[in-house]
Amino acid sequence: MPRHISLTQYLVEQQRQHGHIPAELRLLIEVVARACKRISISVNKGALGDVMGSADSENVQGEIQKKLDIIANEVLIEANEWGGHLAAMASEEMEGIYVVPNRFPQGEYLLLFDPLDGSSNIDVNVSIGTIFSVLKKPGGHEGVSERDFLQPGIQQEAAGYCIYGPQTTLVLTVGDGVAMFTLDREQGSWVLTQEGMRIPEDTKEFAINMSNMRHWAPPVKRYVDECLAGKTGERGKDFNMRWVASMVADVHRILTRGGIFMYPWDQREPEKAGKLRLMYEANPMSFIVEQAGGVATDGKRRIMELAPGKLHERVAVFLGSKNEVERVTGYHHEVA
Ligand SMILES: O=P(O)(O)OC[C@H]1O[C@](O)(COP(=O)(O)O)[C@@H](O)[C@@H]1O
Ligand SMILES: [Mg+2]
Ligand SMILES: [Mg+2]
Repeated sequence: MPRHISLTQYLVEQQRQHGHIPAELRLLIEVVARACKRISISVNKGALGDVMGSADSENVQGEIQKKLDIIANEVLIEANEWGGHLAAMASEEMEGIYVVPNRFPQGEYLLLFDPLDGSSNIDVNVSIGTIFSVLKKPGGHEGVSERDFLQPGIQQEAAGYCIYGPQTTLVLTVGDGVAMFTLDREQGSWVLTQEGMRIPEDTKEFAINMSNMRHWAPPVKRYVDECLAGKTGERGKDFNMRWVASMVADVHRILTRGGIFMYPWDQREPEKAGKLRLMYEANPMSFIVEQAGGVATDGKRRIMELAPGKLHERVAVFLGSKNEVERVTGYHHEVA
């Protein structure tokens, strides 16, 4: 039976028991959670709230922005510049970093986010989410620059995501396991509904966009071919497939019942390492997955150890159930 305590109570408890959550970090997480609550309200309003459809703008990656991409980005910036105890923020929707103006309370943390993940699912009423990652500004100098953000994922102080689905759920790690909170709309509070989440080491379910199959590299093709061969093939068991096309929803399923999620490099844009973004998609999700006993690699290396070269860097992603991620990673090493 989960202990139905609030997010604040949970964080205070963690702070007391383990002493590794400074009060500023706790407040920052609470502000992000509050912003997610506001985004959730906009998501739920749908067509009644003028939040559907595209805006007339493109983001730094050249993608058409949806109205909700912009709304979610603004909500996160506004909430966190006031109460986040931050030095700066970075977002999928902004080319450069956003330095918190000095009329607001200043702090030592850096916040990165994908304000709205799964934008293609907004207008079709399928689960979408917000992903975030917290780093500490390296000491020793005044001011803050983009270079301060370029830290490997192992340096993350906290990471989480919020999924706006049939329930609104916040999943969080501060480096001591993974906890899940469900939004109680009547009370307006986040209630702990699961702690110590664990991803089963084995799985019979994979997630990949199969329409890209002809563009994949041989190790990915080999792995998926073996899954498809089922009982009669090498693996000797039948696999199921799921692909929501919102990373948050696919990762949430894997956290709940196991599975492997793959967004590999492919030949369509060979100069790009992958489609997903290292700093605000892959790193936070890898932190959560590892804290739940899973594994996350780019096909060869642990994602959290990659040294980022730029803010909007892309990366190939294989994450989820340990034995499956290790298998497909092994296939990449065999051809190297
Ligand atoms: O349409 P595709 O290529 O399968 O893309 C799905 C992937 O793209 C993403 O939607 C990218 O996220 P954004 O909506 O934040 O751009 C991932 O969530 C998801 O895994
Ligand atoms: Mg995304
Ligand atoms: Mg996004």
